[in-house]
Amino acid sequence: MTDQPTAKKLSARTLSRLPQYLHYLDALRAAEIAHVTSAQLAKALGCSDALTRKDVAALGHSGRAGLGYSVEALRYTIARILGVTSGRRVLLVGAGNLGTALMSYEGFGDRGMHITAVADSDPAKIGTTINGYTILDIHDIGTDHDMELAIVAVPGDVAQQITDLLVDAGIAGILNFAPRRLQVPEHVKVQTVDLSAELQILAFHRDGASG
Ligand SMILES: NC(=O)c1ccc[n+]([C@@H]2O[C@H](COP(=O)([O-])OP(=O)(O)OC[C@H]3O[C@@H](n4cnc5c(N)ncnc54)[C@H](O)[C@@H]3O)[C@@H](O)[C@H]2O)c1
Repeated sequence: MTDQPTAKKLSARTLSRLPQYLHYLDALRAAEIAHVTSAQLAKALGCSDALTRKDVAALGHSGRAGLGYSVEALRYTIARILGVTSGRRVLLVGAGNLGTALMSYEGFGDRGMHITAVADSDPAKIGTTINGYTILDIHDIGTDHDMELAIVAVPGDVAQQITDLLVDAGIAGILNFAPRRLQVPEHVKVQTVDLSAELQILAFHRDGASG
């Protein structure tokens, strides 16, 4: 390893590929594979060998001839940049259909993410236990918590109101499932998941392929 790259120094495109690299490197590590070549990384990500080499160079790693990159070292660098070396605490807002499914998903832990609290506004749910989580009252979410990230799984018409509350509570990043474009201050990041749009893109490609 050479200098210590930070998320700010990397291009947005390289940064967007890091979770995929980490996922693949985790699988290699689980299979006790010590080295990986740029060609293998490229194949796993579905991009070119040249692009992978550029990404890895930007991460400050160089490969060893005939061996490739150290899986452990590269994985550690990426995990550190993504901030998943010790586990991020995530607040889930909305204990409905989607929220309940997310609560039972065990894969977050493997990626260094932990849903540590779940909040809702429904008096019938507050105080009850769902999938091992005691549902908190959303109105009790103040600044006295150590969560940096939140998942918004509430209806669209209250999503902005919940977002404002989360921003006031000091949440730095929001994964938004509600069908709304959320307004946030510049220091807060939002990632919106829209499964319908993803399906539409797939349908478009399929129509393009058959048309
Ligand atoms: N992005 C996607 O691909 C995708 C897929 C499925 C659902 N969704 C969206 O996710 C959201 C949740 O969907 P769902 O099926 O779980 O809905 P749901 O109605 O089952 O659950 C919504 C939950 O939010 C709670 N809630 C409502 N107002 C609240 C408030 N002010 N504060 C806190 N909690 C509040 C409700 O009590 C309920 O428990 C919706 O906006 C839906 O459109 C998105």
